[in-house]
Amino acid sequence: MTADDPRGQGPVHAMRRRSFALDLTRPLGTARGAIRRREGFLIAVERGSDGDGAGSDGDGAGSDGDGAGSDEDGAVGLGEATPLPGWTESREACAAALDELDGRAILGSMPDAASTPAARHGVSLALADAAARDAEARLADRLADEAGVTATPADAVPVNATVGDGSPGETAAEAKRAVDEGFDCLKLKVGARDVDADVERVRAVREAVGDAVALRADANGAWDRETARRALDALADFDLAYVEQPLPADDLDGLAALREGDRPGRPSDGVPIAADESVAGRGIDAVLDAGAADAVVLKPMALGGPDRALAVALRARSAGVDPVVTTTIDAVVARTAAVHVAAAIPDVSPCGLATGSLLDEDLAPDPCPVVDGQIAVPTGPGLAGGAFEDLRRW
Ligand SMILES: O=C(O)CCC(=O)c1ccccc1C(=O)O
Ligand SMILES: [Mg+2]
Repeated sequence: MTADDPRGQGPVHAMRRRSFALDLTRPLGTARGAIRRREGFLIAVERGSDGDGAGSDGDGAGSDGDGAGSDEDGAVGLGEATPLPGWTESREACAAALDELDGRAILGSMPDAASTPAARHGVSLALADAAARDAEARLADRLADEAGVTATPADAVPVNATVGDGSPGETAAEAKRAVDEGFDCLKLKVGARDVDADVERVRAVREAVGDAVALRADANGAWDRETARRALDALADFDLAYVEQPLPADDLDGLAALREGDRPGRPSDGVPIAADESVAGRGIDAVLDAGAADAVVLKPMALGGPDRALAVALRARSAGVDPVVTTTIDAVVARTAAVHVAAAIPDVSPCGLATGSLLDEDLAPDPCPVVDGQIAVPTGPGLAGGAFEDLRRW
């Protein structure tokens, strides 16, 4: 405990936030409805610097910062809290959780990850970015260090294209466009129409892109057990890498049974199964204990932050389950953070991080665009070196 660390919870950072709203270029059709717009909060933190420390008068760190400050100031860290109801708390609950901090961010007293994961994501990312910048390290290196990963984070991560619901013709055309852009892994949203119609869509895509492209399908929990069994049997012809969340989040036993297919006791005989909503809703331990998945889809925004998402990924990996990192169609700050999370996972599978192009506008130019189905990890320090200067300065 020091003057800067009044309760032994880490330094007090002054925290500011501003809200934003971004439209998608066109709605992303899913089995749980279309995503049209993303609203959230940009967060900036800066270590208190009033001489003898923020702890001296209780709210010193909460007062408005005085601009650039002196040499002893810590770096300004940037975070993003972009709630997606159904996956995280509501925008109102996120705002309330951030308000409760009263202009102060402290590592040891973060918003609750279970009830307000987006708020925790925003604050924990801002603190991690500040710490990484102070250490002149990439965020990926900092996250890996803190999580005890000994392998050096990757310089680039493979990503999948995200293809929403549409007619077979529209879906195949979009898939073909993605492959022409260099993607070799595509994730198709299914479950918004009946199984026969989805099978025709997947058939049309497979015919359009050929056998060398990895295909995933994401049902977002749309099917019951009988429909899911029928869908998996029909989709077995198309060599899918996995079907994501074929059953509702809570049906872990149903997911485990789907993995066993027609040969109980022999998991992974048929189409592999990925869990997404189940991880956010029931937690990684329940998913692993139930034997519910071959892969898990991890959204830092829904799991309470980059640090927590990486911890969940490593836990899955150690249980022999493949982790995949995705966004909740976040703005550029959280998307970039998710790239660092993915980079910190050794030999990560293609991730659902190519979602920037779904947005009609963004908070800043993208420091890590998709090139040839890959995203190069920004070299730092922190999130992306000088890339977000304007966002840190408002
Ligand atoms: O994984 C991807 O390709 C993109 C992310 C994605 O699909 C998604 C985006 C927002 C909300 C839910 C989901 C999902 O994976 O179900
Ligand atoms: Mg999903």
